[in-house]
Parts: sequence; structure tokens; C-alpha cells
Amino acid sequence: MGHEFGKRFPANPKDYQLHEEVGEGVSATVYRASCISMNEIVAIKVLDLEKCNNDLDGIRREVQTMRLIDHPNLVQAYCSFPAGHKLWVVMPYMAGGSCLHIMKFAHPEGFEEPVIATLLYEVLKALVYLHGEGHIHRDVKAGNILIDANGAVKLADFGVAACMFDTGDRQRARNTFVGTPCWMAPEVMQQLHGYDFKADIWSFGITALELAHGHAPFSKYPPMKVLLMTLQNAPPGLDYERDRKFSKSFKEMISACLVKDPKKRPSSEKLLKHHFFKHARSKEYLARAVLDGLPPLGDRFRTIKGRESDLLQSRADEDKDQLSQREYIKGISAWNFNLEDLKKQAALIEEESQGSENVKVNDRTNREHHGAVSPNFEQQISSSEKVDTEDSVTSGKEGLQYHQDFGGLLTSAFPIRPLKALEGYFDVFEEDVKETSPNSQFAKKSEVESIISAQQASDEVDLECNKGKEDYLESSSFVTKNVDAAGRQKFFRGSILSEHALSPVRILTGPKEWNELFKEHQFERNHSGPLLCRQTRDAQNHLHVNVLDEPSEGRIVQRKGRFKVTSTDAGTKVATSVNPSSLITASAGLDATSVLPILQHMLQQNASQREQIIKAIKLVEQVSVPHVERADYGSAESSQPSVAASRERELQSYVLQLQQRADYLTDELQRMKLKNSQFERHLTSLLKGRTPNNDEIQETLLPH
Ligand SMILES: Nc1ncnc2c1ncn2[C@@H]1O[C@H](COP(=O)(O)OP(=O)(O)OP(=O)(O)O)[C@@H](O)[C@H]1O
Repeated sequence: MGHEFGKRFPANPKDYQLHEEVGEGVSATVYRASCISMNEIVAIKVLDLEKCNNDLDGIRREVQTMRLIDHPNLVQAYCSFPAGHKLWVVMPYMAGGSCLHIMKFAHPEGFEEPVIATLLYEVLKALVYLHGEGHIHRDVKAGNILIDANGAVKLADFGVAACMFDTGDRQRARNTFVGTPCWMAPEVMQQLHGYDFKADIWSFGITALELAHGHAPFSKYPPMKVLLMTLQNAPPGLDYERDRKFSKSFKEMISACLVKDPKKRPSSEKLLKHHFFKHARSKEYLARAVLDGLPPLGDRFRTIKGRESDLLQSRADEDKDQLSQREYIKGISAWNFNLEDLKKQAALIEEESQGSENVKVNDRTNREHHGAVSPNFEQQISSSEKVDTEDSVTSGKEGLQYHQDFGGLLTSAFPIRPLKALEGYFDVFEEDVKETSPNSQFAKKSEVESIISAQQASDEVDLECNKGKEDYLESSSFVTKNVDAAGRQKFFRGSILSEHALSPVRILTGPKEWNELFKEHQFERNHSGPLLCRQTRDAQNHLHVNVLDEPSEGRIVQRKGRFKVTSTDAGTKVATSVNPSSLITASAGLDATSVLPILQHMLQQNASQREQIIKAIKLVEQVSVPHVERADYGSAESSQPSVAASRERELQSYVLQLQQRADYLTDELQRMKLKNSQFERHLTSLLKGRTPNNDEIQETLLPH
């Protein structure tokens, strides 16, 4: 093949002498080497086939692409050949190393603007060529921008490059989840409509920020959180205040690249004409500005590696969320996701507000300048910001707040099917994704869905059944009245037990009332059918919250096939309480992956409590009837009025007690039913892929 100067490089390991290591990726180690016969320094990338997870097709593609491309700004392969279990790829030696390494070594705060303009201009020329040839690079980042001893810039690493002209399986592969999270375009994460070369433009914009700051946006967060933040936050950008040293044209160029709608991003060709690139300078300038005074690449590589291993050592005992930083230091890449790490990191995702605060401030500025955030994302942002507690009263507040917290939590944590985005890349089974997807579009007719619809149907019947009780409920003192903005009366039923102490006794004056009560509760038994059915099925499917499971690994809050999310934090909250209201409070602080199982757990709790109440009512009925009969019999038999009177008083007091108990149980049952229907409505609306609005939330709080 031999591109350079028409030379043909030998395809035999014996013709090369490996020197020091100059770079390391997940699947490969790069050495400075000599081609003995040609007396030339080259770089040899030694790909460990065993570490490549049998992705031989991927390797073949990488090598093929590297050999076919022919552009001064792309690292070409001179030749490649097997050596034992390894594959050697011979390529030009880029003595300056990667921009990431240079930054780590000498520019931790990033480069000056003229350097950035020069680097990016060269990279962009490479992209124009690649895109023109129908390739998407898919891994544009500082770690893949190499500089040679003369200051020439080349884009490297075609490990995940894809061809736009691929069809069939290869086209499907093109639409999979590859790249490095911080640099990955939202549409690549989403996998809704596939993506094209505009994905590289997004990564290019992120790389610009990386070169400006020394690190990519969100780089301190775990990959899973990066995904969520990229999807839900407005695009990152240069801050008009903090990044004052950078020009307006630089800020505008980045803004143009980091538009969430790929259609609104410029093509590489168009971007090349951006006035920012007028600041680009010569390779001589770059060599002077960046490489002067740097030790040889091998030495730098050793120093950086040493520093990193020291850092890793000193952080060995640190908290798990430091993991992301270490990943970044290692140079996290498309190929070095550790599935176990990722799962753990996923479990560590906390509520966004804290971490994304800075970004959001910045985002606002960006949004003003972008004006191009897709409506979808705007909606996601605003829905998570939506909070309105004005018309809630003490008892209702708790429930309303919960609904808002819960809705917000889910909206923010599941902006666009994160598991769907991970499908095919991590070992998340298709059926797992369907099961967990809040959007039923991805599920056939999921079990949860069918249970919900069964429950809804049963709720409708229940509404009919409860019509007659409205008066009773409204007159009850523990139905808290409130007036909404439209002047309608709203009723919030509190769940505080002390309220029941104040509730008026519902006097059951005769067998007719007892009968009615009995009928009502018979109906409740039917009503609870689907819930019990769900409990059984859930138990079979291990969908329940395993409160006491696997303590050594942290609590399992979700077990889905092989995808297991663990969270010590969440687990503690779940484990310490089985009281639904405390679960509600706890859930506000949980990561979203754990909310649905908690909700299921609460529903199960409600169902079993309901069953207990019904049993208790039956017991009360059985106990009370013989007593009444005995009273009648006793009074008929007795000829002594005083004995009869005292017996009657005794019985009356007993009946009263039973009535109070029955009342309490009825109320309890009502509350449980109310809670159930709230949760079910929530679940239904979540399955329909939207957050209920305030009216719907309030409606769910009304007694039925
Ligand atoms: N031709 C070269 N000359 C000098 N250094 C190189 C060359 N090619 C690669 N490197 C160095 O080796 C590192 C790893 O190379 P490369 O990115 O190709 O490996 P990889 O396993 O594909 O990496 P990744 O983990 O990013 O996928 C680069 O970041 C760079 O620092």
C-alpha cells in the first residue's frame, strides 16, 4: 500500500523494532517503532484482538478505513498484519502526541484561542474530506487529534468510524450507540431516527470546548449522568462572562455546532467558512506554540501514566462517584466502558439540580444565543422546572408535592428512554428495555400496562360504587376543603391518622347498614383482584423491590434481566421503611431507576393493607352478629329489668366500639383506594409518555 512517498512498508513483524510505548487505548497500545529496512520511525498500533470483544468486523473496518483514506489531516495506515494474537497497524509517527496528552502535560486549563483555531481548522478539513467520502468519524475529541513534530495536525482513530453508504447490518451498526459520552451528540444517544455526519459536528463543538477549558463539559460526571445531562440540559457553550478571553466568533462557532437538532447544525463544509477559522495559523506556529519545550512523547506518556496511577492509588478508597474523574483521566473512550462500573454509576445518579446548576445558568445564555433548541428539549426543561404548590393545603400538600416531585423526577431522569439508548451497547436486553421504558411505544402491551388498564376498568366500576358515598365523604371532617383558582371546591383527603380520631362516628343503626357495609367491602375484594394478580406475577418475575436482597452489593432497587441497578442510598431509604408515605418522601431523593419499583412496592403494600382491612371487617361482622343475636335472646328471656338494662348497655357500648372500628377501617380503605388510584393514574400517564398537568394531579387527589 505505502501511501507516503509511494513507499511500500513491509508487512512482517520482523521488519520492525518496537521502542517505547507512546499511547494507550482500551483495545490498543501504540509504540514508537523503527521500520528497519526503511530506516524510518513509525508508530505501531498493536491491537489486542482478545480485548476487542470479538469485534473483528470493527477492527477490519478501522484498518480498511485507515488504509483507504488519503488526506493530509488524517492518520493513514501504511500497512497492517497479524502478529500472534495481535494485529499491528503501521502508521506515521506523530511525535507531538495527542492534544489531550499535551493539555494534560502542559496546558491543563486549555489552549489559547489561536492554537485552538489552528487545531480545529485542520480537524475540520479532515471532517470535510471524511464526510465527502461518506464516512462519519464518530469519535472526534482532543484525544484523537494528533500533532507531528512539525506541527501538522491529523485526526486519528477510526475504531468506530462508520460509512454513510452502508446498508443492512452495517447500516444498523451505524445507528448504534457509539462514541464517547461527553462528546456524543444527543441524537446518537437517543437512537430515535438514526444519525448522520452531523453527529461529528456536535463532537467537534464539544472538542472546541475541551480545547478551550482543558476538559469536555460534564467530564466529571459518570457516563450515565452525562447521557442524561446531554439530553435534558440545553447545549453547553462558552460562558459570555467566565470565558471573556475568547472571541465572539469562537463562541458563535461553538454555538452553531452545539444545536440539539442536527438539521440546524452546519455541515463541515459550511462550518469551514465560519469567520472563526480566519484566526487559524500555520503548522510552524503550532509547533512553536504547543510543542516547544516539551519532552519526547514517550517520556511525557510515562509521566502522565505515572501521575495517573498515583492518583488512582491515592483515590483507591474514595467514594464511588470519583469514578468518573478517574475514567476521564484514563481517557474514557468508546471502547472502555466497564459495564459493571457503568451500572454502579447509574445507581449513583442523583437529582440533577445540584450538578447542573452551573450548566443551567450557562445554558440560559446559550439558549438565548442558540435560539435553536428543539421543542422537545425545551419541553423537557420546562416540565422539570414546573412547580406550583399554591393551592395545596397541609394534608393535600404532601400528596401534591409528591406528585410534583415524582413527575419532575421522572421527567428529568427519563427524558428520552435512556435504557433504549443503551440497548445494544450494554447488555440490556430488549425485553428489559421494554419493561422499564416509561413509554409504552417500546413495549408490546407490557404487563404493567395491562394491569393498569385492568385496574382502571375496575376503578371505573368503583367510581360508580362510590357515588353513594360522596355525601358521607364530603361531610366528613377529615375531608379538607379548598378552593381552586377557578373557584371550584377541591377536596384533599389527608393521610394523617390523627385526623381519624376527629372523624365523626358513622352510626350503623341496624342490620341494613351493616349489610351495606358488608356489600361495599365485598366489592372491594373484587376490586383488589388485579392488584393481587399483579403481586403474584410480580413475585414471579422478580419485579418487586428486594428490600433485603444482596446487602453486600447495596440494595437492589431494580432487577431486570442481567441489568441490575444497585444503590446503597436508595436501598437504605427503601429498606428502612415500609410506610407508603415515607416511601413517597424518600422517593423524591431517589434516582429515577428506582422510582418505578418503589411505586410498585407501594401499590403492593396498599393492596395487602386493603386485604387486611377487608379481613378485619369480616371479622368484625362475624363477631358482631352473634352478639346482637345474643342480646335479643337475653332480653327476651330475662324477667329482671335491671340485669337486662345493664346487659343492654354493655352490648350497646360494644356495638359502638365495633361501629367505630368499622368506621376507621372504612376510612382506611377509602384512603388506600384513593392512593391506589393516584398511583395508577400516574403510572398510566407515565406509560403514555407524559407528565400529568396540575389539574390532573389535583383531580387525582379528589375523593372518588
Ligand atoms: N500515530 C501515532 N503517533 C503517536 N501517538 C499515537 C499515534 N496513534 C495513536 N497515538 C497515541 O495512542 C493513543 C491511543 O491510540 P488510539 O486512540 O488509536 O487507540 P484506541 O485503543 O483506538 O483508543 P481509544 O481508547 O480512544 O479507542 C492516542 O490517544 C495517542 O495518544
